[in-house]
Amino acid sequence: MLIIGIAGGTGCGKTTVVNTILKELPEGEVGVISQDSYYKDTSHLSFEERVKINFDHPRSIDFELLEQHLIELRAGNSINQPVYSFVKHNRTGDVIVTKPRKVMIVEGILILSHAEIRDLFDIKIYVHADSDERLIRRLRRDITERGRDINEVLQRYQSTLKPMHQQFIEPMKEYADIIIPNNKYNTVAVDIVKTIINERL
Ligand SMILES: Nc1ncnc2c1ncn2[C@@H]1O[C@H](COP(=O)(O)OP(=O)(O)O)[C@@H](O)[C@H]1O
Ligand SMILES: Nc1ccn([C@@H]2O[C@H](COP(=O)(O)O)[C@@H](O)[C@H]2O)c(=O)n1
Repeated sequence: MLIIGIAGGTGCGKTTVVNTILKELPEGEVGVISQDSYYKDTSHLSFEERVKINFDHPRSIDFELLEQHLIELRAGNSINQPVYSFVKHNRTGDVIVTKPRKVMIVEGILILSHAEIRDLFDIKIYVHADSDERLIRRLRRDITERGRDINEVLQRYQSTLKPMHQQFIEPMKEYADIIIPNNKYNTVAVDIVKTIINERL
């Protein structure tokens, strides 16, 4: 199994890169794990308390479960990937049964910040887009897809997202084998990653 980690700040285009890669590869050969599925269960908190969580700090992620799931997949076993709701700020209680594939892609803002998980990746990719570009994309996406308004996105950006990005995400570029510049759609870089995956398949 080839495990590829794709990191980068919110809105840099990780999900879009992953979907572009998947589109042209044989169905069933590549599996995807999203770090977002591993936000900690916060059912013990009220909605008002959950809204206040710093979702850009590593402690908001259940890295133990993510690591355990990657080890299971590598051993050839299926896992139950939790489903997360950005509207409820919590896990939904549903799971996606995720089977081991020849190539597994793990994507998320903080996946390179955890040493044990980082060591599980055969290839580490960092997707870069400038912070103003990422903020514009995030505003559009969170308002249309994640049930947010402009004040929520800007308030979160200033209070937690930007400082956490500078502290925990941007420095992880150091560990990347490949950095994809993604201020514009970067078809060349995505094609290179697809070629690497195709070779393995
Ligand atoms: N290269 C790009 N140029 C313009 N918009 C992009 C680009 N890549 C992604 N987007 C858009 O930006 C938003 C955030 O992208 P997404 O892939 O969800 O980022 P991430 O998963 O890194 O948070 C989406 O609405 C997506 O369509
Ligand atoms: N309940 C939540 C959980 C997370 N976020 C934000 O999601 C971002 C990470 O996801 P991407 O798809 O953008 O990589 C992260 O920056 C969190 O702030 C949220 O808004 N609400």
